Amino acid sequence: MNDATHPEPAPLSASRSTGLSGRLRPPGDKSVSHRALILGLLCVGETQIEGLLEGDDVLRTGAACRQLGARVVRHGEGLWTVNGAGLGSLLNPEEILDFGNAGTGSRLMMGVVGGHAVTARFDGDASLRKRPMRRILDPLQLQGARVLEQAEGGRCPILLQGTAEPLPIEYKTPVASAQIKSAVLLAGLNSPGRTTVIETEASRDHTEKMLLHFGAQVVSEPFGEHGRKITLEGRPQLRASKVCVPADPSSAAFPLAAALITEGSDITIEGVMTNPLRSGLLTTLLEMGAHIEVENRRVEGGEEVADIRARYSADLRGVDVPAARAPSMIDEYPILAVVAAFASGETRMRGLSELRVKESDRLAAIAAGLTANGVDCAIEGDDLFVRGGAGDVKGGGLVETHLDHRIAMSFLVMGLAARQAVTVDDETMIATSFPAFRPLMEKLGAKFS
Ligand SMILES: O=C(O)C1=C[C@@H](OP(=O)(O)O)[C@@H](O)[C@H](O)C1
Ligand SMILES: C=C(OP(=O)(O)O)C(=O)O
Repeated sequence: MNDATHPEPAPLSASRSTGLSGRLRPPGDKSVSHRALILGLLCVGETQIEGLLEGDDVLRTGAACRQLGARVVRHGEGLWTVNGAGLGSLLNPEEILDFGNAGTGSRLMMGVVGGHAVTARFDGDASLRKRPMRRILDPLQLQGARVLEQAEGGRCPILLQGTAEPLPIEYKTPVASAQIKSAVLLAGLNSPGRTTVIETEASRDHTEKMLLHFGAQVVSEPFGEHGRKITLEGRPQLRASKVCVPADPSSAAFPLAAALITEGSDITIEGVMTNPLRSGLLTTLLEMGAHIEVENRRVEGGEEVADIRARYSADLRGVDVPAARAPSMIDEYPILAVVAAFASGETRMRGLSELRVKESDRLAAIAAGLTANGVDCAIEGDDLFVRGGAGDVKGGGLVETHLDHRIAMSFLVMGLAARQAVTVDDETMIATSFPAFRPLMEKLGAKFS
């Protein structure tokens, strides 16, 4: 895929709104959705998925599963079945596996391909082609896969030849990354031995949970102060299972933040996953003095979920966000920076080097967007400092989104509470993770044009 296959960029503006109200359920979690399809591919029999995120990133993982031999069928909104090819029995894909904008889908599937006797070409859009893949290819090569072709610096397009007999390895991830951990574990699934991944900072654990759910043997132990050691027994008898996908906390973050900064708001977001490894934003917002209540905590589909009530919070204050919290709120820094712009005092967000290698260089994109809207901010090393306007943000800026859905949604949320409308240069990428963002926000009372 290249830029020519993207829809024409479509600018969108958000203008000052008041009193957001109502209830909404955000779409299914993106991380869980990718993994449900992939585990479905790897077992024999029918996996049923309820609440699948039908965003472009996930649909591309579904398409790749088909190319590798699964029957993937949509039965209704969010209702899908996967009849898998089975572990060790994947087909050679006839076409390029085009992952569009999706880092997670492409990297996890590299793990799957790396551990099977198939050869696949991975590619994506201009954003995906910039993202570092060496971090995935390095461990896969240790497991026995071969990189036949790659663009400069280990980037897509990549031609990857997997191995029928992945070597059992112990691998320490160089950065806290669930994508690296998951790729190694998924390749290790087809190994005759045991695969161990050590991470010194715990990253989201959806792969481990999903593997357990499908019948694999996975043990996760604490490692050091914040880390984990995960051990997987290879070649398990996977059984097709039912997966209920909880609402995505990374998507919930946008209406949540909008309610906090928009005068007179009171909304409830239903069924949001509250997995502690995804909850750094909630912790931070509560420290900032946000009026948030976490209600009706329960377990759904093996994940903790809750309803989150968020009300306008006139008295938000800046906080110091430690680097150790980064893995649990990694995708939420753009929207946190927007909330910080409305707080009083300075918010310091530390240890954000990984933000530079997301769909865009998010550190630079956030700073540029804040500056374009009159917000005082600075990048120092890997830290971002935002000096808030105590409820008053000028707005009026045009924000460059660089093919990044989270930059687009974050600055549209800013526009709902800034003095002047905020415009993003392209809203089309929002469809990768939250296709119904605009109508759901409009139902709450948000003004877009
Ligand atoms: O495993 C996953 O589902 C994800 C892991 C994170 O990336 P890293 O593994 O690069 O930290 C996150 O940013 C991404 O949106 C989803
Ligand atoms: C980083 C993200 O996704 P991915 O890595 O899957 O492209 C994201 O959704 O914010």
